[in-house]
Amino acid sequence: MRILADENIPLVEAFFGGFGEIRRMAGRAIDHAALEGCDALLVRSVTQVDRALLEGTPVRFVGTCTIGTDHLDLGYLEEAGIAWSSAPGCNARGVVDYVLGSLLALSERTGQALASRRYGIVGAGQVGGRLVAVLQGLGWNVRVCDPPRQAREAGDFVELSEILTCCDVISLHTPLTQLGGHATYHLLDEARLAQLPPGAWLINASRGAVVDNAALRHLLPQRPDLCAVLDVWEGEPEVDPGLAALCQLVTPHIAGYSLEGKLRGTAQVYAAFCRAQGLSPAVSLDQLMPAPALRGLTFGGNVRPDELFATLCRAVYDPRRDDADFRRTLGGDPAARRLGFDALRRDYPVRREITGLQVHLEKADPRLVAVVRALGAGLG
Ligand SMILES: NC(=O)C1=CN([C@@H]2O[C@H](COP(=O)(O)OP(=O)(O)OC[C@H]3O[C@@H](n4cnc5c(N)ncnc54)[C@H](O)[C@@H]3O)[C@@H](O)[C@H]2O)C=CC1
Ligand SMILES: O=C(O)C(=O)[C@H](O)COP(=O)(O)O
Repeated sequence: MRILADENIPLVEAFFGGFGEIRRMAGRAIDHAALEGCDALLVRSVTQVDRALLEGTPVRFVGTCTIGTDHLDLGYLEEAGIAWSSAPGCNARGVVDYVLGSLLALSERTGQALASRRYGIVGAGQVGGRLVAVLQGLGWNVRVCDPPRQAREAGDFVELSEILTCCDVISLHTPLTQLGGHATYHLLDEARLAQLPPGAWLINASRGAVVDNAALRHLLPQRPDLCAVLDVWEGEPEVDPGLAALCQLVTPHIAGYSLEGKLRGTAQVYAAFCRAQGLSPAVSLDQLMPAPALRGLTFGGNVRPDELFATLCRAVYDPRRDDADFRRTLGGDPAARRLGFDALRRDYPVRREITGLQVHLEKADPRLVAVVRALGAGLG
């Protein structure tokens, strides 16, 4: 068997090596010719997988080691009888950690206390659902908008218009969809962006085109009260440097880039590949996941809950580092910017998840215990 894999998918050799020959390529360079003689294709979000890529090739399995599937033409894959898999939820926690780190940075810059803000989460699946659980666990005011879920299940959901008019922090966690009653392409268009309340913070770590980037660029100079955090961009790796300059935090689509998230992505696609082959998985992620460098933190009884929250979040991740690295790439010409975007993602430093931390509290103050539990860290 021959497998072609994006060069940025970790542990492909460890998981798939037993199946045959593995060839690696840059994801954006994978084309029809590269798939000659290939039985399986493993991609990330940068490879468009459609009829033009696959028709006439021997590929029978496509795995994307990502949550998002907007780069896959699922209709074509089904029609062609090609088995496929994504990696649902694999890096959801990484995105949550990214949002928490962004909130901390904005809180410091604006002087707004996080506990007094009203949060609106748009899309409450693997990412948004985990984020809602953390924010509610912290006792913060959270509203949730998820019309597809609202149509299927009972729950406390609100309309997008309520989020846009009543929340101080709006965080987007929908897939990018073009069709249907709940399509998210330009979900935040010019008219909806104009509804954002004074001093609102807008975070987009879903897909770039969920927000109309041109409309946001037009709006921000007129609304200096707004704070925008963008991890994803319409047309990436092309990024509008003018829009980036108007945002508080900008990053090159790395919100979900925790080490755990990436390795889980490979492991989940491996499990799906084994199912498609009718085989039992022989390799386990537990054997391959490295121990984190930082495992535990001890806090005295005099730590404040907000201090504990900030210290735990920042112990694993501070998006201001990624923001600074990214801004340094935005001064060049478009070709240099595209290379910079991809280089930052390819060479991304190891980042671990908050849930891997063990916290020791010298005094089991219930307010402190609640923070640790909300963040999902271990208490020891
Ligand atoms: N920036 C990054 O690094 C990452 C970005 N993502 C993006 O985040 C998206 C969400 O990820 P998950 O939560 O894991 O997906 P999910 O499929 O578990 O949840 C998405 C939720 O959005 C809801 N939704 C769909 N249309 C909606 C609409 N019009 N309004 C409000 N809610 C709507 C769905 O009902 C669902 O509950 C992914 O599709 C992907 O594009 C995911 C991982 C990393
Ligand atoms: O999982 C997703 O969906 C994502 O957006 C990924 O975190 C993005 O990673 P790449 O596939 O773009 O490396």
